[in-house]
Amino acid sequence: MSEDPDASAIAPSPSGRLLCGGCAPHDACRLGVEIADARDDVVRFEVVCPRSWHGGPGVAHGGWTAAVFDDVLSVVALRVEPRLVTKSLAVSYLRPVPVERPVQVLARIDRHVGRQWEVSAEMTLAGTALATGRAELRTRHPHHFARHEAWLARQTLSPNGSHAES
Ligand SMILES: CCCCCCCCCCCCCCCC(=O)SCCNC(=O)CCNC(=O)[C@H](O)C(C)(C)COP(=O)(O)OP(=O)(O)OC[C@H]1O[C@@H](n2cnc3c(N)ncnc32)[C@H](O)[C@@H]1OP(=O)(O)O
Repeated sequence: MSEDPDASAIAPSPSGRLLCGGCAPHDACRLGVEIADARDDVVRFEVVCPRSWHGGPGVAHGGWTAAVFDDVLSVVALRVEPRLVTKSLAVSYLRPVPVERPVQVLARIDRHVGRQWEVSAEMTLAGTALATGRAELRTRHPHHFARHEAWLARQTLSPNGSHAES
């Protein structure tokens, strides 16, 4: 790879959105997440689950809900620290989330010490909680991606398709 992978950081897209690497070329969040309001350690999001992410009839797949929490919980800290990874993510599914219906998500930084961040969020519809999420984030080490690439390069693919350290 010619570019330094560790130089990568989330920067606003041409339309001013914060987007992950997969969504940046589309200049739109494919999960349906939009920032509505941001102040201090709290960010409010408007989120609409696209029908393509439905699990049961008319309701969101749980993986969509988890991915939304991964995004919003990162965004709330990314405003302070642009180089983060998720260490753990816990989601409580309280009620089904309807597709194609705006829901609100409020995310906040609960604790930040050194490289360690604790963040939480609640997804609501008309004031009723649908799901909650909680994550531990880490500020990336300076060579996080380079270290990963070096580790991956040491893995060899055997004829049966399994990996082994070389
Ligand atoms: C319009 C509005 C739209 C809004 C909406 C858009 C949102 C637009 C923003 C999107 C934002 C998305 C944001 C998603 C954010 C994620 O989802 S990031 C992807 C998921 N997370 C990961 O891949 C992290 C994988 N895990 C790790 O790298 C490591 O476990 C952690 C988390 C760095 C460990 O951190 P730690 O607990 O502080 O421990 P640490 O001492 O650093 O490392 C422990 C051990 O882990 C291993 N390790 C750590 N780092 C590495 C590494 N880089 N390589 C290999 N091994 C490693 C080592 O074995 C290390 O032990 P040592 O060899 O150093 O002794």
